[in-house]
Amino acid sequence: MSGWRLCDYEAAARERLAPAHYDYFAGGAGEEITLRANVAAFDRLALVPRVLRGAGRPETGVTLLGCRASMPVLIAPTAFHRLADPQGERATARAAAAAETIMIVSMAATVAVEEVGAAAPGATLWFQLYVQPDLAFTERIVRRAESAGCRALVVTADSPVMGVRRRDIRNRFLDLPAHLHCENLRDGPGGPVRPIAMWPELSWEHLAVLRRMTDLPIVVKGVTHPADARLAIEHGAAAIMVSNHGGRQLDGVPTAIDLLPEIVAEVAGPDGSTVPVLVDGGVRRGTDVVKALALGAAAVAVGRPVLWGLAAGGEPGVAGVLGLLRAEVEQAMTLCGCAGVGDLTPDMVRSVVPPC
Ligand SMILES: Cc1cc2nc3c(=O)[nH]c(=O)nc-3n(C[C@H](O)[C@H](O)[C@H](O)COP(=O)(O)O)c2cc1C
Ligand SMILES: CCCCC(=O)C(=O)O
Repeated sequence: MSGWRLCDYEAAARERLAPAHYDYFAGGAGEEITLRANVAAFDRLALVPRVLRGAGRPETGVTLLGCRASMPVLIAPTAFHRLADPQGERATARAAAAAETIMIVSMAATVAVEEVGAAAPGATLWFQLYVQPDLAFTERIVRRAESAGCRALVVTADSPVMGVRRRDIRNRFLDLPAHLHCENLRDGPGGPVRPIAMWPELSWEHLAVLRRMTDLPIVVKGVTHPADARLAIEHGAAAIMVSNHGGRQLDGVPTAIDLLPEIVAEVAGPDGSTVPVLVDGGVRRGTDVVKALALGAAAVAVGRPVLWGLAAGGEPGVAGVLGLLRAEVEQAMTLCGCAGVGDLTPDMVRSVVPPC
C-alpha cells in the first residue's frame, strides 16, 4: 500500500466489499447533494501559507477534553465495521492506538465496546450514543462505555429519524447478515439485541438528563445551526461536533466546513474562552485538515476514509490511511510555516473558484 492515496483505498475497498455494503458505506441521503458538497467544499478553499517563519518540523499533536492525540484527525463513529473486516472495530481500535489518535466507537458497532477496549488497551476511545427512549437501557449502555474505559460521550443529535438512503432501499440493505449484531445493544450478557431506536422526541431536556447520568464530558455531534451550538454549551456540552452526518441525514444541509466559522464565532465567550469545536464531513487529505484547523476547528474526524482502509486491508489498511493523513498534515503545516496547530489562523484561508 506504499504510495497509495486515499482514493486508492476506496477503489480497493470497493473491489472487496459486497456492492450493497459498499453502497451503505459510500452513500448519502436523498439526492446526495450534501454528500458531494462535503468533499467539493474543501476545493473551494485555498491556503495562503506564511513564509520564512523558521517554524521547523511541526508538532501536530492536540489535547481534546483531556485526551492527547498525536494528530488533529480523529476516527468518526461509523457503524458495522465487521462488514468491512472480520476483526471489525477491534482492528480499527488497534490502528487508532498505534497512530495515537482517538477512536469514537459507534453505538452501532459490531464488536462490543468492552471487547474493543480489550483488543486495543492503548487506544483512547470515546463512545457515540444514540439516546434510546428507554432511559434505563440508555444508562446501562453509558455504564458499559464508562467501564470499558471510554473517555467522552458523543451524543448524536442529527438523527431524530434515519435519513432516506436510496441506495440502501434499492439494494434492500435493511439488516445486517445473520452472524453480525449491534453488540452494544444487547440486553445483558448473551441477551437479545434490541433494535436501535432513532428518537424524534429527543430534546435538550434529555441532554440535561445525560449530564446528570455521567461524569464523562459530553460532545454534541451533528450541530449545524449556530443557535444550537450555544444551546449545547448551555446544556453542559464540553465540545461541539459540527457535522451533517457525512450527508446521510438531511440532504441539502450546508457543508460542515462552510458552517464552521459561524459556529466557532458563536461559541467564543467574551473573555476569549471557548469549547473545542470539532468538524467532520468530506475530509480527504492533509490540506483539508489544515483548512479546517485554520478556520477554528480543534480537530477533524474522518468516517469513510477509515472504512476504506479497513475494507482494503484490515488493521494495516486503517494504519495506512491514518499514516497518510498524518504525513499530509505534517507536510501541509510545514509548507504553511506552522510550528503547531495554534499557528493556523483564519487569514490563511481564502474562498476561491476551484481550481485555485
Ligand atoms: C457507513 C457510515 C456509518 C455511520 N455510522 C454512524 C454512527 O453509528 N453514529 C454516528 O453518530 N455517525 C455515524 N456516521 C457519520 C460519521 O460519524 C461522520 O459524521 C461522517 O462519516 C463524516 O463524513 P465522512 O465520511 O465524509 O468523513 C456514519 C457514517 C458512515 C459513512
Ligand atoms: C442503525 C445504525 C445507524 C448508523 C448511522 O448512523 C449511519 O448509517 O449513518
